[in-house]
Formats: sequence, C-alpha cells, structure tokens
Amino acid sequence: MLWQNLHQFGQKLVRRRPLAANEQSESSLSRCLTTLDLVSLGVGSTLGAGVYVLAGEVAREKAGPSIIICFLIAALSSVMSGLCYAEFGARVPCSGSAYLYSYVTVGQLLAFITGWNLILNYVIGAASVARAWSAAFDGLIGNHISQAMQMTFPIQVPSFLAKYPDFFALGLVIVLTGILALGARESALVTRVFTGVNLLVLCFVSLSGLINGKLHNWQLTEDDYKLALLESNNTDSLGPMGSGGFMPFGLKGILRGTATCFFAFIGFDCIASTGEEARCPQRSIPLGIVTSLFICFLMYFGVSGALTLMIPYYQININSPLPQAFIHVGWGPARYAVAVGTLCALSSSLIGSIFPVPRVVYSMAEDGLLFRKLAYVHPRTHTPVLATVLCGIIAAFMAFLVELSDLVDLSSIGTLLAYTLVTFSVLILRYQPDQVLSSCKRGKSESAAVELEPGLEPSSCMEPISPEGMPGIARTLCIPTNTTPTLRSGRIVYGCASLLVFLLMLLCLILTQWSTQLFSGDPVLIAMAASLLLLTVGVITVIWRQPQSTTPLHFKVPALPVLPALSIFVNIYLMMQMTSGTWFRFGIWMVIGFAIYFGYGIQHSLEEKNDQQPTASSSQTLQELQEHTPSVDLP
Ligand SMILES: NC(=[NH2+])NCCC[C@H](N)C(=O)O
Repeated sequence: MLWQNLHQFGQKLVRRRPLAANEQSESSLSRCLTTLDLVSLGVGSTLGAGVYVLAGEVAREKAGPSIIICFLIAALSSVMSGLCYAEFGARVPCSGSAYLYSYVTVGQLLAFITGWNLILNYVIGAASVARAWSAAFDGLIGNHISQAMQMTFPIQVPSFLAKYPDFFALGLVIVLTGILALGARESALVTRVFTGVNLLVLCFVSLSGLINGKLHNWQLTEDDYKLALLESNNTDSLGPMGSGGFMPFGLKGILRGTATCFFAFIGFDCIASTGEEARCPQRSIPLGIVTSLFICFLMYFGVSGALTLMIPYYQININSPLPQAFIHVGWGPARYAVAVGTLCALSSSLIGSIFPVPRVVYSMAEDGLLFRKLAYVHPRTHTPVLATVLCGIIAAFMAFLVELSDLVDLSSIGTLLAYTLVTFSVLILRYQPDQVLSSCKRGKSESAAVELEPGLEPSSCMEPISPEGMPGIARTLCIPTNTTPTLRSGRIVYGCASLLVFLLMLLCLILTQWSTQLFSGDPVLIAMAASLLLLTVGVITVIWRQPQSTTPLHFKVPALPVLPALSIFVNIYLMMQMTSGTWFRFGIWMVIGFAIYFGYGIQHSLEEKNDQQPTASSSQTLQELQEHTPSVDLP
C-alpha cells in the first residue's frame, strides 16, 4: 500500500501537460520576424546594466583588467545554454517559455522549478536594472540622491540590505508595473530605438578607450597604487590593489567576476520563444541567439577593455564607471553621450525584464500550479492584472531595500538553475523513444496509459532478450542493440543524466571550496577529483552510446551529449561562485516555491483534475489498452 502511494505520488511529479489542440495548430501569429529582428530583440533585452554599471564593480572589486576574460567565459556559457534553449523551443510547436517546454516534455515538478526560477529571474532582474538605472542617474547628477538618502534614511544591515532605501528605483518599478497592468505592449520600435542608440554609444566608448587608453593601466604596480593613495588622500576612494598587473585577483577573481558578468548576458532567451513568429525558425533562432550573444560580447569586451585602459581599476567609480573614466582622461563632455546610452540601455533592459513576468505567472496559474486567482484577466485591459501587480510589488520591494550586487547575483543564480534544467531536459529528450515524445501532442493527460502509435507496440520498443535471459547490463549500457531509442534506453539516459548532474555538483564543490588545497597537491582531494572526472567521462560515454531520437527538429544542439554536459558543469560552477548571502536568499525563494507546489499546486493542477475524472474516451482507451497491452509507465 505504501509503495503504491509512493508510486502514485512519484507519477504526479513527472506527469506531463499535453498541448491543447489550439496550441498545436499553426499559430495565428504571422511569421514575420527575420534573423535581424531576432538579433535586435536579443541585443535589446541583453545589453544593459551589465555593461554600464556592473563592469565597473567587477573590474574594481573582483577581476581588474581581466574582466574581459570574465565576459568571454560568461558569453561561452550563455551560448551553450542558448543553443539548448533553441532546441527546447524547437520541440514544442508553440510559443512559450522554458516553463511550458518543460511541462510538456519532462514533467510537472521540473516544470514548476523552471517556471519558479524564471519568475525569480525576471522579477529580480527588473529590480536589478531599476536599481542600476537609479545609480546611473544619481551618478550623472553628482551622487546627490545617494548622499542625501544615506544621511536621512541610513540602513545598518550590512551584507543583507542596501545602505539606504532607493525611492527612485521603487518609483520606476511601480510606474512600469502600472503601465504593464494597463495593457501596454512591449513596443518593438521603442526597443529598436533604444538598442540603436545604445550600440552607437558603446562603439564610441570602445573607440575612446583605444584613443585615450594607456597599456600601463593593465600593468599597474604597487608604486602606482601608493602614488594614487597620496594623490587621493582618501583611502576609501580606492579599491583593493590585489597583486596588480592584468589579473590582480588571480583566477579566483576571474571566476567570481564571471559569475557576476553572467547577468550581463541574461535576456537572449526571449529569442527562443519566437518559434511561431520567425520566418525560418530552424535557421534564424539559433543564428539569432549566437549572433546577439556575440554582438553583446563584443560590446562588453570593448567597453570593459576601454574602461580599464582609461583609468586604473582601483580608481573606478562603481556607480558611474564610464562617465568618471571620461572625466579622468579629460573628455568630460563625453560623459553626456554615455549618459544617453546608459539610460537607453537600462530602459530597454528593464522593459525586457518586466514584460515577460505576467506571461509566465499566468501560464503557471492557468495550469493550477500557482494560485488560480493569479490567472484572472481584467476584462478591459486583457492583462493578468493580479499577477502583474503582485510581481511588481515584489520587484519594487527588492529594488527599494536590496543592494544592486546582491540583486544581480540572486537573479543570476535563478537563471543559471533554469538554464541547467533546460539543458538537462534537452539532453534526456534527445534519447527518448518517439512514442514518449509524441504523447505530448495528443491532448491526453500523462496519468492515462500512453496510447502507443501503430508499430510501436511494446514488443518493438523493448530490448530483444538475449538467449541467456536478461541482456547483460554492460552490453545494454555500452552496446545497445537498437538503433532507435527504446523505453529502456530512454530510462538509462534519464538515470545517467541525473547521475551526471550529481557527479558534476560534487566536482564543482571540490573545485570551489577546496581549490587551493587541490591545486597545492592534496592527495585525497586529487584522488576524489580524478575519480569524479573518470566517472563523469564514463557516464557521458554511456549516454553517448545510446541511440538518439531521429525526430526531425528545426534545430538540434551539436556535439550532444558533450555540449550539454559542459554547459551544466559551467552553470553549476558559476552558481557555486555566489556568496552565502545569495544562497540564503535563493534558499528562501525555493522554500516558498516548494511550499506553494506541494501545498497547493500538486493538488490543484489541471493534470490532477484530469486524472481524477478520466473522460469516457480515455477510460475506454485505457480499458482497451489494458486488454491488449500492459500500461506503459513513462520514464
Ligand atoms: N530577464 C532578466 N533577468 N533581465 C535582466 C537582464 C539584464 C541585462 N543582461 C543587463 O545587463 O541589464
């Protein structure tokens, strides 16, 4: 009885949401987006606080001039996640977010976690950019707002709350939330204008660095630092020196800086959900993702290089790095051009952050995984007004009281987990048999037995039994006899992929928590790391040996399973670079999410209701199936 209850509970966690008929039919949306449109959309949603504000903090506090390497690693990590996102979108014939793709393909629990982290990504992302907007504006007027706020409303809760409440960011989020709740649509023209101005300004800044920059600023010594101390006669105005040179804080600083720089590449995922609007999705979506990330990387590389060439990294002003750099090199008036670019970029990024929020919350509430009240659509504005206002209040509260760097890390850790789940899903889906994949599209709840397609009866889906009984485990794992995926090979990949994530988590833990001892030759740590590495290679090899699905898709990730495995490793590693404060806040968010799912969502989901009230046709199908074939449990 207990085992049966546990099995039923487990089935609830992995049941999948079939696509409704109206979601499968050819979209009413017109296929009008070209690759250039997708690139403009991706660049407009991605370029923002990362280049105008965060670059200063990362260069001054974490990586120095080697910030350009941080942006390179963050860009490569984003490209790998982006390609997996593109295949994920290709698997589900309708526009949606990673939440819908997960629910249709890998099950309810993973879908809820993905959707819950997308909400974190967008809500905290909006709060981050609003705070950056406020800091940039304050920097342009001589920091009068922050100085007055710190005098009038000082907050003494270090490493958890900001030094002062940011009324400007609070107002910005409230105004945007109101506009959104009233039914405003994301204006492509506004985004394009902001993006065009932004790209012009960033090219200007990069060229300025070549003209005014000094290579010596990448080879600074302790004497330079002492001279700067004498000139500034205020030690607080200088950042840490580290060891000087190009990598003043070493590899550790680069990896910590990369975790923050990852935020600068968030936003491209909006391209992956344009599958129904792209003229030629199989080509334009992956090309659009890679091109927009490459353009953003070029901009980030150019601007961060110019910044660290124009001014010593320890003299960078965190709140307005670029305007202060221009004043430092005697190009004071140029700071007004930078101001225009900054505010355009942050506005575009803020719009790209806050507009997708209602869509995800509405989808989850509509499916019953979040409180159904949140799916209420106002009859006049035709917007999920409750979801919009609730998320706006959370974003405004966070922008009001939490420091920008903490908001950025919190948004990044949620995004990294969502990207990791997307990559994990793409990895296992490629090895599932067709009848498992096609059941997503037939409008049947997963709790019913899967109606196998003709010719896919169980006998043709299971491994042939060798004459001496059950097939050898080794042979099944490394030399599968089928050339197309079977239920067993699909389960093997599911199990291996889960083991792979566990092994990579242990490897990342050793590399982040005991890297010094490991690289100084500690035999125990070396043995553990080597064993984990060997096991990881072995598991990847077993996955690689399994037959892949031949289902045609408009895009498939290359170099599977190596690229998804590498992407999962980098994402987990970057998550582990986050501070304990960020993990604490992320933990609170996840506890709230699991309380909602297990306390409400699992009982109120539409799939639960379908399972409780099988229709005549499906129960008849069920009966027919049971007479002719054993019910098939999905992996
Ligand atoms: N979906 C989001 N989390 N949006 C925030 C995007 C941040 C953007 N990459 C920037 O640097 O400003």
